[in-house]
Amino acid sequence: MTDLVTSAQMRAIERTAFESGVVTGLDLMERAGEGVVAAIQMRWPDAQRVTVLCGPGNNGGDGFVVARLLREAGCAVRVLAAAVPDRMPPDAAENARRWLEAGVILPLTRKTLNDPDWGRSDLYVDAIFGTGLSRPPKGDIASVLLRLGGASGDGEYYSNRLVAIDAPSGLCLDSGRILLAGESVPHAALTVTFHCLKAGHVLSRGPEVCGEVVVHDIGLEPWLRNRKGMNSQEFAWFMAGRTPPLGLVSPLPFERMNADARVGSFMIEALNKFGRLSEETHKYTYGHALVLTGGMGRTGAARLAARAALRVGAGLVTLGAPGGAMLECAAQITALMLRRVEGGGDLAALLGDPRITALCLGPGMGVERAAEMLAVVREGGVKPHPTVVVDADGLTALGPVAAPLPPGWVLTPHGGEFARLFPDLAAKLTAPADTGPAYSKVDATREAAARAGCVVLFKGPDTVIAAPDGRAAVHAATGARAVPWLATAGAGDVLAGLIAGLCARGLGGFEAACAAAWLHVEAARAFGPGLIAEDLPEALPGVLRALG
Ligand SMILES: NC(=O)C1=CN([C@@H]2O[C@H](COP(=O)(O)OP(=O)(O)OC[C@H]3O[C@@H](n4cnc5c(N)ncnc54)[C@H](O)[C@@H]3O)[C@@H](O)[C@H]2O)[C@@H](O)CC1
Ligand SMILES: Nc1ncnc2c1ncn2[C@@H]1O[C@H](COP(=O)(O)OP(=O)(O)O)[C@@H](O)[C@H]1O
Ligand SMILES: [K+]
Repeated sequence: MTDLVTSAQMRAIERTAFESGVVTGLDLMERAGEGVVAAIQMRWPDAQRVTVLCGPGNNGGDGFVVARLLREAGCAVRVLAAAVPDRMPPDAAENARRWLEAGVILPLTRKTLNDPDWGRSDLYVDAIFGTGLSRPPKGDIASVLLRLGGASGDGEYYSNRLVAIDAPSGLCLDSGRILLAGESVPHAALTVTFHCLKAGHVLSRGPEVCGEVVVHDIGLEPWLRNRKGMNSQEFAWFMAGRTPPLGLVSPLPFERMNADARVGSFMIEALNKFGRLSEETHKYTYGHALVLTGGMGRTGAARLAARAALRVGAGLVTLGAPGGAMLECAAQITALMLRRVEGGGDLAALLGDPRITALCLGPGMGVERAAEMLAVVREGGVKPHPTVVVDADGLTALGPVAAPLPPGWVLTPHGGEFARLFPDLAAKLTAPADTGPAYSKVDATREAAARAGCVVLFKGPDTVIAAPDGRAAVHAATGARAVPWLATAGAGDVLAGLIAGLCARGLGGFEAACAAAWLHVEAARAFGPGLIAEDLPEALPGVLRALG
């Protein structure tokens, strides 16, 4: 996993760096501006005319650095600013003054943006708001932002040449939600952020409005590691006291695993488990997953989940089917085992076998059957408890969660299921965002996990995984990893099976859910468009082989 910080955590890192005397705010702002200019020059080497839009805070300060450096590089640069230097924070004010030594500042209004005497620019740099956005922009600034977003029908024109510093203004960097009324919000071609990604870059609308995201190193990492002996997440955690770490499930978790990263250690564990397939082991070493099916004609979802559990390396996978569906299952499966699970008593008896280490409950089961089986694992006092992955009909049977569920459960809701399980949290997530930082999918998933006392994986292109102790991770299937073809019937059943399979092998629920989210998307990427859910388990061996 790689680090993902909130705006407050980023501020805490910067503040501590300043206070320790290792760097000044002006140094950091200069480095930030240099990073933006380098990224611009690499992508638009021929840009001649540039408009820089500066807000009232330090994001605006970065804009003044960019304006000065581009002017020094020979560009014709025009600066529109929301505040006079005296009303800006000290570092931003200093950079505004440096700009004024050989330039002018025009008011940041739609009229000056569209001034026919200047005409069009090759590039527009959005330095209006970054991590400090605290409320929806109003007045002139809102009007400019809506124009950049295409309120006059020219959204594509701007989005092809808009470079955002830290974020397109209006994007809440904690939630990925838009704090700007109206549909026309700025969409950048390129966003340059500093030190590490912020949660808002990968959540909700962040990926859509940021375009390509470049993380520019402003020199804080060596200081954090050498002086503090921590990575950003650990440091932010340490500073904030109670805020547990947030990780981004890395696109290359095994290659980029980081021995010091507490949140990354599960990937090492997972690798070891895959690597330890040796002659001395036998099938029970890798656990036994039980997947419950629905009745006749409704066993496909569970069979998909079971195949995924087997492919991801569970030693044994058994389908538990009612008598009427046994023949259907038997005709379709080979490597899977089959047991009759007619009612709750059959399940209780099966779970008496301590070698069953994971149970997948929900896909295709029907709500009534799922409710009966849930009652067995919920109240039956089954010992030792297998990890229970509850999906689909299992989640519907669960209904609103008001009190903690037994430990060791993993809930895997999509948006609709999440709203049924946690209606108040879903309402907060969909209510208009009128202050920053806005309530985020990470906040909602963390609250859900704390309330349910178990791991919650909240699906979507931005999948969020949270544990009851507050650990959370985002898995982003966006940007270069976008797999819109994964939104296909049955894909969720495969994900539930992957989690059950990894849990059967001994991974903890949080680690299994993170790893499964990654493997699921890698399998979809490996297969490509045209994918149907059946293809996912079959694409897994290639993905696992590539991990070494
Ligand atoms: N010295 C530093 O702390 C560094 C800061 N950096 C830049 O500084 C940015 C953060 O700076 P700030 O904390 O000053 O925050 P911003 O520059 O993002 O904006 C905050 C300012 O805008 C005002 N504001 C917020 N929402 C508003 C709204 N809707 N309408 C009108 N005004 C609004 C706030 O009151 C505040 O004055 C980062 O995004 C990054 O670009 C980088 O230069 C790295 C170094
Ligand atoms: N646009 C998307 N990009 C990437 N993954 C997606 C996208 N839409 C859905 N998914 C993933 O596809 C799966 C769909 O699961 P679910 O909604 O339960 O569907 P089903 O019940 O049909 O299997 C989830 O893992 C979800 O995260
Ligand atoms: K910005």
